[in-house]
Amino acid sequence: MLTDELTGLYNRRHLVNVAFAALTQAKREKTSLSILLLDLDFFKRVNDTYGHPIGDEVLRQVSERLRQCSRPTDTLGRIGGEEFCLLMPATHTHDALQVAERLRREIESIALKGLELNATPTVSIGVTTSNGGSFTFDELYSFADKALYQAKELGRNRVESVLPPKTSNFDNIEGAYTHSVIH
Ligand SMILES: Nc1nc2c(ncn2[C@@H]2O[C@H](COP(=O)(O)OP(=O)(O)OP(=O)(O)O)[C@@H](O)[C@H]2O)c(=O)[nH]1
Repeated sequence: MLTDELTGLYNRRHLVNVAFAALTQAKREKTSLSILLLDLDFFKRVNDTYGHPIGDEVLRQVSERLRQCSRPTDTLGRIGGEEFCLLMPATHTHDALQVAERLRREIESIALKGLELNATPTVSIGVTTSNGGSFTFDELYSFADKALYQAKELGRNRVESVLPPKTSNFDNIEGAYTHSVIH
């Protein structure tokens, strides 16, 4: 089973497999691989206010929108309840940040079909990039997750990035380079 039942996106297990293959290729070809972690903001409120079935429908429509906006060469998965991951092979941070910002805008302006919510959903996004594939997926995930945490802390509905240090001696995430997108 490669896909998530609710949304039809790839599931976590498949996404991790694709990430391993993409990192191996990035290392061999000395290219960049960017990762976006996307998490819906205040999603608990949607469930609490409208009920779980409506929450499910929001997840379906947001997933479909993200899928429509992703390139065929990228891999989009639902990796947790309201968390998504986009793997972008051969993509530098600059371009990944632009994609993240575009996705953020798409979701904040989404017209949900058949649903009348008092606010449109928004998404916070964490971005990271492996240059030359020198980090494992778990290490990269932790950088993207740190960036996502910053995006939440700084007010949500925004994009943040945390880049790995230049060395492949990964031992301290605090040494990472952080970046904010101002909008
Ligand atoms: N409807 C629905 N809700 C889900 C699903 N998976 C997780 N959730 C809900 O997603 C919500 C996540 O809540 P939190 O982790 O508190 O995060 P949040 O409310 O989005 O707040 P922030 O992430 O901090 O902005 C919980 O209410 C979960 O029950 C699902 O498959 N369907």
